[in-house]
Amino acid sequence: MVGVNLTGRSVVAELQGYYQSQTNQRWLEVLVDCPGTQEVYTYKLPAQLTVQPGDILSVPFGANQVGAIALRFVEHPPVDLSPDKIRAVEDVVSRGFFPPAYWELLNRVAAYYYTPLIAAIRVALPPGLLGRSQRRIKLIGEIKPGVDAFCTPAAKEILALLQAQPNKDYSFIYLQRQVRNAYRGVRELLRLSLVESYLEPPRLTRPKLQKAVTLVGTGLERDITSRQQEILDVLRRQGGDIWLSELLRLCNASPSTLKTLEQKGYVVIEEREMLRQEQGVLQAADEPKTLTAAQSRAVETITQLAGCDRVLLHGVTGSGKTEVYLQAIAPILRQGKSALVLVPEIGLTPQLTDRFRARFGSKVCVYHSALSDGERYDTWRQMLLGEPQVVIGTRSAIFAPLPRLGLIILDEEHDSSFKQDSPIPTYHARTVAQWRAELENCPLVLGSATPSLESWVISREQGSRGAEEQQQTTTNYQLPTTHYLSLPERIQSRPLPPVEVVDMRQEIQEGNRSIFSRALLEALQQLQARGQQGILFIHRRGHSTFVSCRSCGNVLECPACDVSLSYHHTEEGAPQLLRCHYCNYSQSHPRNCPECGSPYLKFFGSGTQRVAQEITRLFPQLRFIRFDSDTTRTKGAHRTLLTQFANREADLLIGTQMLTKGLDLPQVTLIGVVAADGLLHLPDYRAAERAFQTLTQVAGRAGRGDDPGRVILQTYTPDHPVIQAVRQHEYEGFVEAELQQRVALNYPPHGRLILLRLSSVEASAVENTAGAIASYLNNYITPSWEILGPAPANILRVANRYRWQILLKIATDLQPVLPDWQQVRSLCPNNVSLTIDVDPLNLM
Ligand SMILES: Nc1ncnc2c1ncn2[C@@H]1O[C@H](COP(=O)(O)OP(=O)(O)OP(=O)(O)O)[C@@H](O)[C@H]1O
Ligand SMILES: [Zn+2]
Ligand SMILES: [Zn+2]
Repeated sequence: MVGVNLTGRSVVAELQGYYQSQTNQRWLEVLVDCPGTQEVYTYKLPAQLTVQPGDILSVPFGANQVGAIALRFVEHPPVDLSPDKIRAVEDVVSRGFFPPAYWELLNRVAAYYYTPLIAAIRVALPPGLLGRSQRRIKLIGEIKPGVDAFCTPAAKEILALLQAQPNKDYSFIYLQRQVRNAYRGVRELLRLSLVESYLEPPRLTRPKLQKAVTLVGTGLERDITSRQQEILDVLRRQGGDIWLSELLRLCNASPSTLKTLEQKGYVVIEEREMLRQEQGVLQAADEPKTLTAAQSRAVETITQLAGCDRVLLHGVTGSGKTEVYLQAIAPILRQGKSALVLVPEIGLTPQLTDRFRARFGSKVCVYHSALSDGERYDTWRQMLLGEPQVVIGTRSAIFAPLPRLGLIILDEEHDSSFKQDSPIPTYHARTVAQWRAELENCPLVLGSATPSLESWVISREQGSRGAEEQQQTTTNYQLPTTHYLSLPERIQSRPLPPVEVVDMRQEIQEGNRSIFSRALLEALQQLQARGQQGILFIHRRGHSTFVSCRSCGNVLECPACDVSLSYHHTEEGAPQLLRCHYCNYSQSHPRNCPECGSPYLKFFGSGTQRVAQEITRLFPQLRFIRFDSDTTRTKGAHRTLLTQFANREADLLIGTQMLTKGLDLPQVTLIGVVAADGLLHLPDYRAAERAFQTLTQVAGRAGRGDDPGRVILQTYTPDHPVIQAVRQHEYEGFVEAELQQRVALNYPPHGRLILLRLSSVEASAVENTAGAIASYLNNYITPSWEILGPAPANILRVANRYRWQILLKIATDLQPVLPDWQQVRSLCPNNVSLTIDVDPLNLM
């Protein structure tokens, strides 16, 4: 049974005493490294072996010998297995693969998010690290004739095979195919210390090797030609060490010339590992800026943080948060430690990575899921080396295996992409960051112009609570303190841009049926004349959000989902498509209504393509770039488009949410929000908070340079509290009002939620299961929690799967007793899948 408390730390009984010696427990659960197996297997531990959870082992599995990770000791073998059937661990391949704090972190993730530990390990390790590791067998030293005299035929055969092989090395799988009883044969040879057995890194992601040349001469070469001397001089000028291919290119020399120099002993040519890492664009070096008073205070506080204390850095848009991060990290690196910087989506913020590279050069490495497997694997290994470095990455980088972590920073901490909805574990990187900071005893900085309600509440509560009181409430455990730091002004006291709210109902009344208000039309007109740039923000990509028939009212829908199809049309002559934004189904746009045959189909709801078409029609001279997930599919597309815009190759950037984050372009003066309403009326208790954050971030892109900015926000509900708060740049008032509603309804951060998501291709199966689980849960109901549902999801069917959900609301002022998840899972038949989403952000 797992108890949960407000601070987000789980209290997990089983995990305690994990590292205490468990001498009399000789049963070990392990995770085997064998494709397709997910389950945990139990092995016996031979008396002579000492194993710790997290060690990498070799175990017999079927007819093979495979790699495995030790998970935990158990007191009893599984009831359905007779103890003498259980096989023994063979050996420890690598100890301390997961340092204790890191292992504890993975265990906490598994416990808190109710997932098998393997799922937590999978999200932490680069893809394929375990999945494809291969066991290999290698001869040790010279084999004297006759040593195998007393060996079995299998051992003799293996020995002969290995000796015949130039590298004296074969994969175990190959030997098994060639030799009967290979398993026994290898064991025999291992016992005689004639061979060694090792785990080879995954094949696909094997380190990339390249030939390097190193100078070993004394500078007093005699027996060489002038050409050879020339090459040595070039090599010396290069610092005496260079890739072979590079040297050949520089000197225009042939490999044989180099070979001769090697034979004469002037150079050494050897294979060396070349790390495949995302290189980024070379940045001109950059010096620390002179800080403003508020920035100095922030840097000072952060650098003096004790233990795992936290900071909420609340800085308005353009207040220079990045400079604070940079100057807080510099001393960490000087102390020989590393820093971890998490950002919502890396592709969207090439500028941020560039700033870090300009300051810290090659000490910066980037880690996120869009890297190739090879890049991820190499970056991961590079991190393990423990050199002081700065890792910038998206949510999964919270698991970056940095050995000496000195600081963790979450930039734009309010952003919902820090939460993983699927697959399991459904973790939030901010929650995991708090645990990691605690376990590594390093400070944590949460930065945002619009902090999440969660972070706001914690810093406010702690701010109003005296240190003395805090001491009392935490007798045996010191809660980390959260400091609230504010950067209330933009750099150089630039004003925040005024936000003009335009009532679109009024526009229609006065005869303007365009998607642009008169104010926005006028502002766009002036843009080019003044040599300034603007951004148009649209909530949706595509052209129109739905197409319906004017004769019969039929709305064209996705055949696999219960949603309308979006119309996509980029330009004259391009194919006209209908596309589902949920499952990506697409079809060509029909000429006639499929229901009644009428040719009068009408488009509703504007997306980026429609806005772009309108701009072309109204302002043919205005150059624009469309920036949404359709135009940025290819690797590097984000950077290319943003660079073009920064170089003023376009006047206007037309895009979705993607352009709200971290864009810092001084020449942008105009922001147009084409329709704010799409954001406001989503059926989710977080809709208002999210809309406020997005609109504030979008508005914050304007007026960051010398020219003042201007924001035009079009809406049909100008009196909506979110719109009013954005207009007045009023964070605190908005948040406090929002919090009162959350308290009234027991929604986070006041209460906690757990969402059970069920889905199946069979409508009745999922509905029945949801019903069964709900009645099971109802039997458990205690005052501390409440069940909402079962109810069909907002969109019942996506990609042909029917979806139902059950929401558990938990009052956090009590230590709730949660249901037995094992029991809940057992109520799910095979054709119904269940995801337990802890602290869900997306209820739709
Ligand atoms: N102390 C300083 N002196 C001069 N310029 C500064 C200073 N600090 C930051 N800047 C500049 O101010 C601009 C805004 O800073 P930055 O992008 O870090 O803001 P931010 O707080 O991250 O904003 P947002 O939340 O909107 O992304 C940048 O161009 C940055 O180089
Ligand atoms: Zn019709
Ligand atoms: Zn669909």
